[in-house]
Amino acid sequence: MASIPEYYAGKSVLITGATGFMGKVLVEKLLRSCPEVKALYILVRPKAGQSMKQRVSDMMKCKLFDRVREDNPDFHQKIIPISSELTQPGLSISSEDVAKLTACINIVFHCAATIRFDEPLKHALQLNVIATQQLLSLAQQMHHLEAFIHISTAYANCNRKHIDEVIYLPPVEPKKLIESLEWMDDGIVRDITPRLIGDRPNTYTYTKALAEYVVQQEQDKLSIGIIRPSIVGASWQEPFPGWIDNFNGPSGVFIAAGKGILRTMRASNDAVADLIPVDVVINLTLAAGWYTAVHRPKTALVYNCTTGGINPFHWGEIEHHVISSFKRNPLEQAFRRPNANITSNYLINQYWILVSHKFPAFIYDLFLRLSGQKPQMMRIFNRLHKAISLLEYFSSQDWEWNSDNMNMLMGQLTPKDRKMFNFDVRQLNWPEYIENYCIGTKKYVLNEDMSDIPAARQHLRKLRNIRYTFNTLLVVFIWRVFIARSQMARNIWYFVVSLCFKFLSYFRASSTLTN
Ligand SMILES: CCCCC/C=C\C/C=C\CCCCCCCC(=O)SCCNC(=O)CCNC(=O)[C@H](O)C(C)(C)COP(=O)(O)OP(=O)(O)OC[C@H]1O[C@@H](n2cnc3c(N)ncnc32)[C@H](O)[C@@H]1OP(=O)(O)O
Ligand SMILES: NC(=O)C1=CN([C@@H]2O[C@H](COP(=O)(O)OP(=O)(O)OC[C@H]3O[C@@H](n4cnc5c(N)ncnc54)[C@H](OP(=O)(O)O)[C@@H]3O)[C@@H](O)[C@H]2O)C=CC1
Repeated sequence: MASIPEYYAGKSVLITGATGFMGKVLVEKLLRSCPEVKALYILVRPKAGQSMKQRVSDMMKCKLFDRVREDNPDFHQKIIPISSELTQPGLSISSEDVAKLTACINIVFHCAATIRFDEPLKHALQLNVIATQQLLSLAQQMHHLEAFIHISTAYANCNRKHIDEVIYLPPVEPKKLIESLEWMDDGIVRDITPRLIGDRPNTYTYTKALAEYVVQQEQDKLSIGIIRPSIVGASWQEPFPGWIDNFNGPSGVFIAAGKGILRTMRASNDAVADLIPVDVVINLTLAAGWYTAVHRPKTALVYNCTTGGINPFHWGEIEHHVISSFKRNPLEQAFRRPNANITSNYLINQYWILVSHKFPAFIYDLFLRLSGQKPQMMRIFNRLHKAISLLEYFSSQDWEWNSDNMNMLMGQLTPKDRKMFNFDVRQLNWPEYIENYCIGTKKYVLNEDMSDIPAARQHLRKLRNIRYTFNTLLVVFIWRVFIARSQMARNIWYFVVSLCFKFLSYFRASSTLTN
């Protein structure tokens, strides 16, 4: 049987979402580990005033591609951008491009989606479900298609506690929902969204569940694999440890904690933090593509791509390692020293929000106003609170995922492929991973230089001294107020002072005797 690189040799691959976090890692890994791949067709839209070509050219300059660039400076020749806006009819792919794709594509990886938790239902449905449906129709026209791999999420069925590698019946028949929402205006859809999503926390998990069902409907016509990653984090090993390029999921939380902004968050210390490194997800995805094409399973195979059941790590442990890592490798210009606490208690969290978020923000904004600058800290905290309120659902409970198919797939690989496309998370050393993750946020998300670490440490020392001074002044101030108002406080104060004096006299006398 062909190894994974042998299978991909000479193949034409279609990738959606290639400009996104996971898509980029997929493109890089394919080019690096399967250098004989024929071509990667990527569906890209123009965005933010940039043409499709400019976006792809910028993407290829990204540091992520350094290793590929070293191996093959002409790697860009294998990337063929196709203009496509997935929310438009026919994915807005030109008829010439459709003809090109249907004639040559051998395998499709569908990564594109909106992953925003606050996405209006209509838009989430349009992109995550209707676009998936349209891509499946296109796939059916492809003359040489061997596998269709759909990237879902382990949280598509987060309304269940135990999640098997099966596709559960959707909460509603997607076709009916699409038809009904078509005639409703945005206001009505917004009003009925909570009723529709029911016991799911957001439109993202809801539409991803519908998309799985839509994909499964085509299993008689296509060979399908569905990958369900949990919380995708920075890379573990490839192309280098700690690569990350966005604020999604835990990355934004880590950065906010590293900057000393986030000091409290609702999360359960003992709940499993089901983080999965992006390179693990991509290795599994490529292996699943190979397996689907070679074995052509009769029904869609689902791969839960998670760590909790195999090598569990908990939010309490994450908190500890994130904070100690940012103390060793501080971020530049921290607002306060990194020191965050997670709690599952609502009231305790509210208390710390008041004391550790709102109060310092108020003081800082006051200082900015008094010095003629624009206040900004309250605004930052309001945005932070909105973001973490959307994440708390995932950090306050845990789930159990069955990962039999992931284990089965590992067993099918040759020892060489198992090493080259490593998704064995038993080998993951969490403290080391978290350290590299935090350094990755500093280097690749915030573009901070590692050579500035001594200055950042000096800044943290300055912040610590400010805190000591502030606390001392506060205690003295409170005490002075008490002393002025209460005879009892004065008596205690004299008692403590005389005790200290006696202790000092005794100490001096005994040291004179011993000399
Ligand atoms: C130290 C203590 C650690 C303890 C850890 C405890 C808990 C861990 C926390 C989280 C774990 C749960 C993760 C669950 C993931 C489930 C897995 C999935 O299936 S899908 C992928 C996850 N999807 C997301 O994470 C998307 C979530 N984001 C959103 O929905 C939106 O971005 C938003 C949070 C609602 C914010 O929307 P808004 O319109 O206000 O802003 P923008 O998105 O336009 O962004 C503006 C600006 O802000 C930056 N940004 C975005 N998010 C964050 C953030 N969390 N922190 C800081 N900054 C953030 C963004 O990049 C933009 O920047 P710029 O203007 O420069 O481009
Ligand atoms: N990140 C995570 O923690 C997890 C992600 N997943 C799944 O993995 C997949 C990839 O996620 P991730 O890489 O993190 O997401 P990103 O948001 O980083 O990337 C999304 C991609 O989809 C593309 N896209 C979005 N809208 C359109 C559109 N209208 N037309 C064309 N392309 C569009 C984006 O293109 P553009 O650059 O033009 O915006 C981008 O390339 C998704 O299916 C997601 O559900 C699953 C579990 C966890």
